Amino acid sequence: MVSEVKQEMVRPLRDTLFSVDTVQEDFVFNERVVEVFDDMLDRSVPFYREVISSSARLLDSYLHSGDTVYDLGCSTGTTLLEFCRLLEDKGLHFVGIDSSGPMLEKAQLKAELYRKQESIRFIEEDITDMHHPDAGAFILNYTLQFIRPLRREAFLRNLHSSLRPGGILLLSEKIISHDQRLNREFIDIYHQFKKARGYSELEIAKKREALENVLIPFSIEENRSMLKQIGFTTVETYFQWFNFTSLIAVKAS
Ligand SMILES: C[S@@+](CC[C@H](N)C(=O)[O-])C[C@H]1O[C@@H](n2cnc3c(N)ncnc32)[C@H](O)[C@@H]1O
Ligand SMILES: O=C(O)C(=O)C[C@]1(C(=O)O)C=C[C@@H](O)C=C1
Repeated sequence: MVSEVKQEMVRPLRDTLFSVDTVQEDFVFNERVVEVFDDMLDRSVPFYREVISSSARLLDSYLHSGDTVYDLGCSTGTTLLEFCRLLEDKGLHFVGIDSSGPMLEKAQLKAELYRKQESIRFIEEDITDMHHPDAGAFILNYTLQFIRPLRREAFLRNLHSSLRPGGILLLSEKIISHDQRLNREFIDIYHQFKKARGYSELEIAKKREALENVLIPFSIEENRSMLKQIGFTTVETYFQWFNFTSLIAVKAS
């Protein structure tokens, strides 16, 4: 396929999903979401690009040549493509896993467009059922929050046992605070952030409603103690902006 055609096929549409007066449904990763997804992430996740480049620094420091990095809930492959660029000479293998076929089709097209199709393997799979032993790193960006709370601990336990000694899990999530006032403030500041990026108050409110029973955030403490409980020796925050955070969890060597 000629690259102009590919370029056109991967160009994200502007995210106006919640601007029209349609019947409110729960948020799902369907084809309509895939079409606008890259624009949605760029405008809805604070410091999205910086989190990716900071994560690359940690991979650079903890991983060795021959290690495999699994991006769980890789969506359209943005993170792995950026890792490929930033960690080009490190000799790492990259695998993206997602249960959404349309997300992976777009990821594959993007990889072809940037000539990285030999460097990244995409697999359509449920990340809560998978088994990939001897991993160097698992990336779990804005995805654990969509897994039912009761299933999270067993899922993370499986990741811990699949990591090689000294391997790492990088976890980015939306979070809550159990201090009610701070929680309200953080959400309010986040909504101002979205407004400044072109979302209307109606769009913000409608998306919030659509995510209500679908995206269930934990606090930093809850995520940290779950990771410690299942055996990660070190858990540290490497990024936080109000109600968004990134944690690194290290498996003992
Ligand atoms: C918010 S998006 C992740 C964004 C992506 N990590 C990034 O940083 O660009 C969540 C993704 O997880 C996928 N997902 C949700 N539950 C899943 C599951 N059980 N197994 C595999 N993929 C899942 C969705 O299809 C979606 O692509
Ligand atoms: O727009 C919001 O309110 C968000 O929470 C953004 C958010 C996320 O944090 O996961 C929610 C859903 C989409 O998958 C992408 C980003």
